[in-house]
Amino acid sequence: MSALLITHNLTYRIDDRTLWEGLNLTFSPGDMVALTGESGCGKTTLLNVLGLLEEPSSGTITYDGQTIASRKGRRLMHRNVMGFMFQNYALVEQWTVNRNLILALRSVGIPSADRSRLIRRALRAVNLTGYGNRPIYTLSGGEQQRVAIARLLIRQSLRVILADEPTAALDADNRAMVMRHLRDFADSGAIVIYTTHNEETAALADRIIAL
Ligand SMILES: Nc1ncnc2c1ncn2[C@@H]1O[C@H](COP(=O)(O)OP(=O)(O)OP(=O)(O)O)[C@@H](O)[C@H]1O
Repeated sequence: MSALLITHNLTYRIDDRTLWEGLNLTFSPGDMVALTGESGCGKTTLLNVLGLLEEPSSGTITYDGQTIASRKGRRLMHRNVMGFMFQNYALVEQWTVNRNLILALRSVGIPSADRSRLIRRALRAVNLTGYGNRPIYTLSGGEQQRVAIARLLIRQSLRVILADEPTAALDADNRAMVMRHLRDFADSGAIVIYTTHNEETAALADRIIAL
């Protein structure tokens, strides 16, 4: 499969420190790729740059042959193409699980008639049936991580999934479940890129990029 997401000579510097330089990476539909390296080497920063959330110091990124330079272009990519799983989950703590998921569905224009069905299905898929009315702050870290996966599952158009330490707070069973969902995304043709410190989790990727 030909490459869809490509980095061209990507470099990132903070003050006088170079985190990474001259990265020429290619990602094709169906790729599942792990980013590894010691703490502070710039894995999260690379994920943010690939996700068009941060600008590199130099170099460019193309998606489907296009450089996404405008704010509108980035907004469309974030709305239709890219899904994130951040280390802090980026959930609204005071809101219920359902309300957090409704927000995600509304932001991508899913009609309200379809929302409850999609939410029920996604919560079932991450073993959180019955959690819909619980405020996020009452959930454990691992449960919140699974809500973050459910939020990706309900957005079916995603072509690029960027996940920062997606299994960090999970026990072995839930780690396997989350990685299975990420593999399903890749099997359905998405590019999945995730950071990890865990060697077993890294070994589940098709390719490891060691920074
Ligand atoms: N806005 C910023 N200002 C200053 N330093 C920053 C900024 N963002 C990141 N850094 C530094 O850049 C380095 C890389 O951070 P990053 O979070 O990408 O590393 P990481 O490899 O993901 O680390 P970890 O494995 O610990 O999560 C760190 O030393 C961090 O302190």
